[in-house]
Amino acid sequence: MARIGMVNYINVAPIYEIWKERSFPTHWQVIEEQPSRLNVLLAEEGIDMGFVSSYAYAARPERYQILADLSISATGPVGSVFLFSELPPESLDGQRVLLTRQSDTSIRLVKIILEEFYRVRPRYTVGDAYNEQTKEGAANAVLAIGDDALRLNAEQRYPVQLDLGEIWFKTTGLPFVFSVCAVREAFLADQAEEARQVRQALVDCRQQGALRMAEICDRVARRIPMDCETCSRYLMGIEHDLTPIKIQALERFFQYLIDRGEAPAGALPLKIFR
Ligand SMILES: C=C(O[C@@H]1C=C(C(=O)O)C=C[C@H]1O)C(=O)O
Repeated sequence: MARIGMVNYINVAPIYEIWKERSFPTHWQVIEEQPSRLNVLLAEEGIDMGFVSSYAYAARPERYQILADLSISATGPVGSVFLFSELPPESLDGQRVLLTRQSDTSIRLVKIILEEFYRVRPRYTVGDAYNEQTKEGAANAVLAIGDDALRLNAEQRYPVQLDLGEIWFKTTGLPFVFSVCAVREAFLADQAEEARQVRQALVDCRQQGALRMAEICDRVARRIPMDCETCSRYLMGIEHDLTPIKIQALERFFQYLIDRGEAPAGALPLKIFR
């Protein structure tokens, strides 16, 4: 039995649309959920491996390993992780910023960006990013990820839209790794071969997906909804590898987390499973 977590956004479509066409052992079970839920499932042993927030690994490094050559990442603008704001970021000191409850990585990244890069200290609340504006006393800025962020971006509800992948890249010169594919150490202890096979299957699907991008966009764009061309531009910007520069990028992010007291020192060095 291998229970595999899959993010329920279109950002994994280049892998998952191919996966769904193939036949795999019946004891491989995929669980589709939003990232913060997958993080809880991995921690509570409800899944064995899968895409989780990169923060989830940093928070419990003794319990997981990172599957080699897989991620959800971007080198520059990511297109689906935005701080949507009424005000420029420099003016957010003391203002209310709402953080989506679907994320564990981007909610930490936005704090690094606002507090360390822009030197402002907003007041944070947690909630539903997509429905925030309809509420009374709405926040001045909203962090959204995934399909919600794609929808808010298309609707142009906010005058300022900060792409967190872009700001991170401009400041550090590095890609950003939003999600890693993690596996529980306890699962590896007796089913390492199974984990190896799942990893290889995911990598194979990714390679196939890259060749069939137009068709994949055609299938998933309506879920947002967005037009095929915009979808294609978006999915071409989402990367699913974990090259040495991405490892370096993860290390930089984790060092920020450690320095800010948001992750244990044991988050580094990274443990990569091949
Ligand atoms: C690029 C994205 O990366 C995501 C962001 C995550 C997070 O902030 O915790 C987790 C998984 C990814 O789906 C996105 O959702 O748009």
